Amino acid sequence: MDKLTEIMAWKRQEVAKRRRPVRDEELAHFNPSSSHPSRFEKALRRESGIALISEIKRKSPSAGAIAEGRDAPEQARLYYNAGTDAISVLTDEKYFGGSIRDLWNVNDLLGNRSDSPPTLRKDFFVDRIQILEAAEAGASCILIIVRALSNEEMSMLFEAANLAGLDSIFEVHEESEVERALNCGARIVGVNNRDLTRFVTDLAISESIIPQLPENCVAISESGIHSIADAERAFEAGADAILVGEALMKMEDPEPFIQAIHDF
Ligand SMILES: O=P(O)(O)OC[C@@H](O)[C@@H](O)c1c[nH]c2ccccc12
Repeated sequence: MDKLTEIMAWKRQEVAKRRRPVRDEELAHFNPSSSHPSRFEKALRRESGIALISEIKRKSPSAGAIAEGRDAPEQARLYYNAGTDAISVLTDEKYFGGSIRDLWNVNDLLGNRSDSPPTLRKDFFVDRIQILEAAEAGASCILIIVRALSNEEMSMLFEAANLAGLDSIFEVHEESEVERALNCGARIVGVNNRDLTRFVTDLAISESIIPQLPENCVAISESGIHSIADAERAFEAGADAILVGEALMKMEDPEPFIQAIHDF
């Protein structure tokens, strides 16, 4: 069994324990204005240069230990002070060492001000309950991993996120997945440079897929960005934003990197 299949099987079991029918009103409660685009999409649409989503990630199946024991709000404070556009918080416990508590704590620190960076709940979504939890914890965006879900599941998750006023990043790795994402109504597409089944990372994936995305779609290049030169490559490929985890977690001070990206 490949790693993504293993993680999804585990996630379905884990979520099954707290699964319950989630009513539309429970989700809509978080979306009094039904405004679009939401905070997250807005943060990624910079007038010039490229936007940065900085990720809080303690470990991963591909990298092993990255920064175990790191305090999530402490890390968020570093990102915020350095001027990141958005923050991704990994909430999967078993494989990534995160938790939904991290997301609560990070959003408590950031407050819900219009000038603070919005947050993404980074997890393997399979059920509406996870979207309700994301909204409760203050997130502005969720993740829909196209290759791990059926079209019906993607639609179910997207509809629930829309009800709650949350944006959805549709994550793709192959061309055939782009069409499925767009057919579902994707406005934000994250191109994962890492193959989650084999853990091979290649920025050429962004270079081949991003130019194929429609103009009105927000394009994110995700994973394997370790240097300013890598970020420049994603920018040249047409990315509106990049998502960086490991490299930022390993920097003692991420500010010079974050500022250099904003100088593009
Ligand atoms: O640490 P990196 O190589 O900068 O990657 C960040 C992010 O793209 C990666 O964590 C990620 C992309 N898609 C995911 C889906 C689930 C878990 C994690 C991910």
